[in-house]
Amino acid sequence: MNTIRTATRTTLPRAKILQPRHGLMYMSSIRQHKVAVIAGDGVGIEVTASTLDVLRTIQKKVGGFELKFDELDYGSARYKAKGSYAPEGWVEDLRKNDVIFFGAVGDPEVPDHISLWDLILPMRQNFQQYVNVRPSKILPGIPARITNINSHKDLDWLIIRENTEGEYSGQGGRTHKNTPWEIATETSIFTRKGVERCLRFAFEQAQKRPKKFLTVVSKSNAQRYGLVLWDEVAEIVSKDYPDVKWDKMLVDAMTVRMVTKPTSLDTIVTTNLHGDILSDLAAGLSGSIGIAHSLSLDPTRKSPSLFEPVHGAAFDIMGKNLANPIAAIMSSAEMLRWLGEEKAAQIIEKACEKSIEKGQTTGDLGGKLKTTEVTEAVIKLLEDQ
Ligand SMILES: NC(=O)c1ccc[n+]([C@@H]2O[C@H](COP(=O)([O-])OP(=O)(O)OC[C@H]3O[C@@H](n4cnc5c(N)ncnc54)[C@H](O)[C@@H]3O)[C@@H](O)[C@H]2O)c1
Ligand SMILES: O=C(O)C[C@@H](O)C(=O)O
Ligand SMILES: [K+]
Ligand SMILES: [Mn+2]
Repeated sequence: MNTIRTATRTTLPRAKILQPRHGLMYMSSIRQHKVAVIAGDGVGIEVTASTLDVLRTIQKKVGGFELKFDELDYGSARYKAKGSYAPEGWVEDLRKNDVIFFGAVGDPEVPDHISLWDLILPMRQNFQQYVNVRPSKILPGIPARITNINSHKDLDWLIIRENTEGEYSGQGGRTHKNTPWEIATETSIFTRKGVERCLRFAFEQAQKRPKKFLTVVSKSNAQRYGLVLWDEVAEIVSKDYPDVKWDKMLVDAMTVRMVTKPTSLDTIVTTNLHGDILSDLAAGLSGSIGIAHSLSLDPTRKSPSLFEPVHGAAFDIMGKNLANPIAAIMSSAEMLRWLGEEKAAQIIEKACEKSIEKGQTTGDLGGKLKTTEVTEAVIKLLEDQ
């Protein structure tokens, strides 16, 4: 079986040669990173504004790098006004960036499947962002959700969700529409290459964590082709990682284990749809969807990777300055880490953690602060470091 190599180590971008007005050539010591910013819809707009404030502050504080933001109007407002979520050729245009920061997509006046398939899913697929990494940890200061889970010692997981195929392949259709004999198909596709590259990434991540333990989640009792392939490939890939202990779970039983035996889990890998659901469960157990961050990575670095909060447009709180900006801000810290700006990433993460520890939080975490107030608190805490 062919193996797929992944380059997961951070490679620092090289200093670029600039041409100053005087005509002299010199090497800039400032590392420049091109960041496409798609705030999108709903609370995505609010938490992206917070994130940009934080990024502008950290860039000044740490120095040595410059983020070149390209703020794009892609989203449902554009769709409602102009008929498309983004201009023609947008995917190829985005490719010119080093990374993409994304807020959220979704609008009460647009069917959810249109907004998702016109904006976020094409990026995950076209840029071969084949893993969606969703860390979940209970941070100090977070109120316990259930009695047996109340500190990071009880819950510190890394969920890896396949991000380009499976149940989200996008194949299917409807015929005899709106008749009693209507047929709708929604075909899941699992390729050996797609499954292997995701599992290999997961074993590599598990290997880097202290517990070196991976749980492979599928549903290979009922789904007897694609998910049996998933389990078989896991067996094969595991041979290359003899120091990683691993086990297998069916996804239904996995939900019970997450709630009742959270310490028995560490790194988790699963298919696209199951990963979507389990990561929301993990967000709930670890405090709030408002602090759940994510990385959609092309580990080969051939295409830009994308960083976004796990949550969506949050119709019930959008436009009210109530959304927790921490998930978005933590996503941007991971973005900086991916770009090689480790120091800046750590300062942001520490500031976010401190704000939670001090109870400077939005309503989802029991606090009374507005989105902009949490943002100001985080900025103050990072300036003080
Ligand atoms: N990647 C994405 O952009 C993404 C992710 C999820 C959902 N969506 C879309 O968003 C729309 C709404 O979806 P949904 O309601 O299922 O999920 P959602 O994540 O938007 O909201 C679910 C619940 O979580 C709360 N919530 C979300 N973000 C929060 C934050 N930052 N702070 C505090 N509370 C927060 C909301 O108020 C709501 O009660 C749909 O169109 C959906 O397709 C997009
Ligand atoms: O991937 C999805 O299903 C959209 C959204 O729910 C997400 O988790 O990003
Ligand atoms: K999002
Ligand atoms: Mn989701």
